[in-house]
Amino acid sequence: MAEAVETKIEAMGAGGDGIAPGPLFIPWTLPGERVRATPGAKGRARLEEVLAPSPERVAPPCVHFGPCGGCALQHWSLDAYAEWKRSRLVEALSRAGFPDAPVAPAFVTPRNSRRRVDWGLERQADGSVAIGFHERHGTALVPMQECHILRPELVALLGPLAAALRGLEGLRRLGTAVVNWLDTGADLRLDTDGPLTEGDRRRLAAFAAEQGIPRIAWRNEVAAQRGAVAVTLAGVSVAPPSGAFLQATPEGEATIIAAVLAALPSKMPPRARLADLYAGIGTLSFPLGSRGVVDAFESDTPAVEALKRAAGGGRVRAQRRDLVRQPLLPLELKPYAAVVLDPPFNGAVDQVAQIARSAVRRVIYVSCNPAALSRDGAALRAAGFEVESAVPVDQFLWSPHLESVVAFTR
Ligand SMILES: C[S@@+](CC[C@H](N)C(=O)[O-])C[C@H]1O[C@@H](n2cnc3c(N)ncnc32)[C@H](O)[C@@H]1O
Repeated sequence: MAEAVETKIEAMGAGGDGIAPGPLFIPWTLPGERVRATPGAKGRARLEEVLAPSPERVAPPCVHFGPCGGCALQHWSLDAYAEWKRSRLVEALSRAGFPDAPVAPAFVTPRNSRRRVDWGLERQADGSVAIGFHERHGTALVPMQECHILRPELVALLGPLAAALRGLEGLRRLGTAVVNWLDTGADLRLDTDGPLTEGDRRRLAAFAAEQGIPRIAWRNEVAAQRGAVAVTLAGVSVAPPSGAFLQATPEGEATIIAAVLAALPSKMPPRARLADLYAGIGTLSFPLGSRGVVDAFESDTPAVEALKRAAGGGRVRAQRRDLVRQPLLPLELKPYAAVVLDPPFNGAVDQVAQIARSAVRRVIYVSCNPAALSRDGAALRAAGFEVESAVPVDQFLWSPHLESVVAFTR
């Protein structure tokens, strides 16, 4: 093990660790701080002591801050943190060739607003089940007792869920629990390292009844169902598949929708055609339906089916399509007044290549990864697009993640 060194943090890294010369990545530090740290593997260092704290340092509110991988930046004042999030979008667009892009202030999601959680489950030596997030740069589970980012209803579920899982034979050692908080309450999807027994199904049904949970799924099967599930998207009630992608917070979702709608052409005939690519269950398709006729494309069959059922033959039409294998081609893109795309983490390299070759003049890109946005933005830049507006959306409070809505026009 190397000796501890004294060093100065020069910048905040994209992963939420302070960067000292070397480079050394040191967690729980802030730009400008003098610290003592012990260098380890892969350029990471263990923080030993903050010698000269930044004036922007604040007391983290959560007892788990540090070991828990859910948050990296609770120790930073919210204003400085929000400015750093904004600067990440400025840098991403600058790398794409737009150094002067008009980037709005970051929207920061409030505490206790996250409605979707993906917990790890781990059976302990005494048979109890620990529930929590994994540590930041490792695999160990940090059992959760409190959480300042999740909705209180999700935190309140921890104790009862742990008690119910204790008797679950299908959970031998490890599993996961994804919970979406819907209009109808918790929607729980379990995955475990063993199969469910008949007794497990009875236990889950009893837990659903006791907690008023309408549906519990195990992998892709419904394990217990007591009633309908529903979430309202732009006034439309959708019955999502279990574990469906939802924007992480209602406030973040509202900000993304407002930015997408604001980026549409100001004058559009009411039957203008709009494309919503990577549509999920229609979070953006239904709001877009108020401005035009929407073709929604998505590869996940249960999500497409849910979207189709909710759309009911109105102004939103959904199609299953894998946009990596089969991106929309220039001829197919031709009718659209605007193309909205909200791809997964890796971005949309193949689809953007087709957009670049098409006659499309307006692209509204919703991104959850500044690096992918940078790469895809550079392809749009090469095809003559400029950035008309850019809104950073911090849906994952105190994490290094950043979402954004960027309008490209040519
Ligand atoms: C970031 S989510 C956005 C969903 C939706 N726009 C929303 O706001 O809720 C990305 C979506 O892309 C879908 N997806 C992933 N790979 C895809 C592919 N190759 N082709 C089409 N859709 C894909 C996922 O299933 C997911 O629904």
